[in-house]
Amino acid sequence: MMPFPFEISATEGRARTGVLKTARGDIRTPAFMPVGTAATVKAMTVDQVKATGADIILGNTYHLMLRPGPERMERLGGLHKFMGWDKPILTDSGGFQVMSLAGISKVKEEAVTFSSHIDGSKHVLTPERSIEIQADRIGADISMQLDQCVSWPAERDAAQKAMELSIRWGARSKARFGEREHQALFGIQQGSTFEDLRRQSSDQLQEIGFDGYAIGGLAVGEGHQAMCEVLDYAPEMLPADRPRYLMGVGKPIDLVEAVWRGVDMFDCVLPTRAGRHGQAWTWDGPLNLKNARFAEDQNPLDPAIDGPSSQYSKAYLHHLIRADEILGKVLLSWHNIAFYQALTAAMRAAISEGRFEQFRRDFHARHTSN
Ligand SMILES: CCCSCc1cc(N)cc2c(=O)[nH]c(N)nc12
Repeated sequence: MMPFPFEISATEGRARTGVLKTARGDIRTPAFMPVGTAATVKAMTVDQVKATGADIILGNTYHLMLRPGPERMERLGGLHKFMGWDKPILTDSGGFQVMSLAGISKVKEEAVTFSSHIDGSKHVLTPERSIEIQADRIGADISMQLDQCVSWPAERDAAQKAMELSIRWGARSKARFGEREHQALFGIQQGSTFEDLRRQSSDQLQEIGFDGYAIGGLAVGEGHQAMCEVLDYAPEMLPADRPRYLMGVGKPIDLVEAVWRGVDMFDCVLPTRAGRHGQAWTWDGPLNLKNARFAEDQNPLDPAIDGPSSQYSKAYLHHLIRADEILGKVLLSWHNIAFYQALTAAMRAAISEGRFEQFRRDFHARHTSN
């Protein structure tokens, strides 16, 4: 019995819209999941995140296992209580962050060993420990299997070895997770840009059996075109009746093209990270508010985006970013998350009304016009 019913209410071509029903609330898909790396969506309160319409946020096992630590997190009641977020939380398993953030790290069959980027302390992460941290200490509603993601471009041999290791780790993750009524476990497809490896990965993940399936190994430097070429086949290798989550993606145009190809869930640090550095996403494309052209622009950022930033002028936001004021980081993070939620809401509506193909054409015409 799957713990989280996934009800697809409409399709248009390969695009789908629906609801993933979890114990802590419904997730409307296509969904964008703000990243709350270290128990916070940076520069935003949970009420501000909720106000954007986000149904779920992400947490990060790598960061939380280093600080405040899994056992302390459990003693404090778990991540939901700790940060005051009562809706669903998905956590990544930590392997990807070890390879991108940690100090010296080693990947062996049994485990990943690494030194903390914070204080150099030594750590061991096995598939079993990752599941224990995510599901039992943090209390994630959706946990991810431990996997190995190769960088791009990848030699076929390295991609195959990482995909095969990820399958074995997926089986160990599932064995440790077991069957749970109110929590879910997602598997992760690997295989880099090799179609046959992704097919093997998908088939073997389904033999193990997961509550949802992620497309890993993308947004690692391959660029939009190469990513779309993989998405021309990868999503439909995964079960149609379960959620498909594209990890680490992406720019607004990436989300539109991935939804067109059958993806349901997304996460990316871009809206908050770019916001902190002065980039604002709008229906007409990105604006770099550091640019002097905004110094006396009295117009709001994007009146169509509901949120506090639409009450301020571009000139004021330009000033705040140039002055490196905290309020600038807060307002632009909030604006960008609100934009991503408006984008996914618009895609849900377009698919429901059978006009997503036109929406996609209009978005391309308008969004890149800037
Ligand atoms: C909080 C961040 C979640 S997504 C991180 C991420 C991002 C990208 N781009 C790829 C992967 C991947 O292949 N595997 C895993 N576990 N995570 C990935």
